[in-house]
Amino acid sequence: MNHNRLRNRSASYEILGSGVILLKNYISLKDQVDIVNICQKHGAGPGGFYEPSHQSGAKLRLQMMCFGRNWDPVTKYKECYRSDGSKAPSLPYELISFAKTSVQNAQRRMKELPSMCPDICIVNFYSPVYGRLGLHQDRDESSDSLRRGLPVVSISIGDTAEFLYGYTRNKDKLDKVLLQSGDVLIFGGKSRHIFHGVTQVFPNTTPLPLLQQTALRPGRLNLTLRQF
Ligand SMILES: O=C(O)CCC(=O)C(=O)O
Ligand SMILES: [Fe+2]
Repeated sequence: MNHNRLRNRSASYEILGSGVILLKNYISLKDQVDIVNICQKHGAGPGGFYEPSHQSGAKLRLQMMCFGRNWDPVTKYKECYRSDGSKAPSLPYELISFAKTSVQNAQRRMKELPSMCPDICIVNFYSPVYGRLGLHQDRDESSDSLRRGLPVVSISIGDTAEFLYGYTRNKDKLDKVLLQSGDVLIFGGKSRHIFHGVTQVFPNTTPLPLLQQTALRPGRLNLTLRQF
């Protein structure tokens, strides 16, 4: 992957709040293909995609896998092994370098964003229409990482999602933004604890060249890289 600057000619950025920046159309097609292939390679093996459940037993409406360190909705980061005995595969260096560079590029537009070196990544796959993720905060990383506001780098690939975010749990007061294939959303600093969720995944919105060059199933792939 070669991603040293905002290289896509049609790339742009949008500041959504202090510490929240959306890099639109940031990921080249080649890098999107590479990321899909990385997820597929590891996703089919031990520690690969599965359907996590809440404490209540209800399934989340997505498939998930982790790199670097296991996270699940019940044990958070506490259990190193999943209930099937598997461990998270190590975080591929391409993803580490991609996330670090994305933050560096974002810092040119947003000085208050802290740097970070990711060591964990949660990968979600959402089916179109059915897939979603309830409103939550990402607050299971180390207290040091959270206190310093080290950013979460969120990569979107495949179908477009409606993403809800803001500083309150009150859904009526939240903002909405569409996350499309190739977008990178970064939230850190003062906004590391924003509430966020995925309300909808729109079917048949994956760019055609991505479908032609990968075996991506219909749906949306999201990777969130974090520093534990
Ligand atoms: O799919 C997304 O855009 C968000 C994922 C997310 O918030 C998470 O995995 O914590
Ligand atoms: Fe999250």
